[in-house]
Amino acid sequence: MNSPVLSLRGLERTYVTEAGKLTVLRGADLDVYPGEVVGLIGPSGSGKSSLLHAAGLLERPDAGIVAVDGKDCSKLSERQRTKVRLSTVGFVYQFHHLLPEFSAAENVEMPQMIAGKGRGEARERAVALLSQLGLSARVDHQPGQMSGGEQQRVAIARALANSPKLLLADEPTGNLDPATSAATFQALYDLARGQGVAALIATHNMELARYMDRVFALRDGHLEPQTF
Ligand SMILES: Nc1ncnc2c1ncn2[C@@H]1O[C@H](COP(=O)(O)OP(=O)(O)OP(=O)(O)O)[C@@H](O)[C@H]1O
Repeated sequence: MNSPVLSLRGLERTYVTEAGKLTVLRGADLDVYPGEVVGLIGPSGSGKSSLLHAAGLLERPDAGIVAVDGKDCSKLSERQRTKVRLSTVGFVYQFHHLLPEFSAAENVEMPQMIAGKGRGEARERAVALLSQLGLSARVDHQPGQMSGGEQQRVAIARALANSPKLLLADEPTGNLDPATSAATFQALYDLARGQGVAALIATHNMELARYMDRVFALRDGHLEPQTF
């Protein structure tokens, strides 16, 4: 069997605020393998974003191990963690955060050029990804000229532009109407599966969760496998 792209072991996270301590992760364990789309569900405030931030090396848990692509990142420096993140992880958020003055293709070219690719190669990959997401007629449009679902597809293409092994998505369709949400999720699912990416997707949408390969619920800081 393949090795997991993401392994979480015994993740713990407590926030200390003026109002007191709030523990959101109490020993969360998870493995996500190449080519599978895993859902993360749980009530608002249960810690889904906190878990994604730890998995994506944006924040450090208080305890536990985050291994990305077989590498235990817990003891790496911030600089080393940033390097792993940029080379291995793609993110999609609820809001697309596209650069409004750039076209769809340019938004997808940007992270590739930052990673050192030439303009031609970056453009070719951007057009290919956008076409796979059904946006070949929107390549040179700016985000403001596109619908919410189209904008979110561009954000998905941008997240996959540098061929990450791990895709983390936090409510990627949370801002869309039900039909657009379903279509956008399907596009994300097909592309992630097709590219062999390990995807972890937080969602409140139980209809979409049913289509994922495996689903875990965050309850009391632990991850519990769900069956439908
Ligand atoms: N930086 C922080 N400082 C203090 N508390 C925080 C911080 N980040 C998150 N929290 C709190 O931790 C809890 C879990 O937040 P988190 O965003 O991880 O939950 P979530 O399951 O993603 O919620 P939602 O579904 O509403 O997005 C919430 O009660 C939140 O207010």
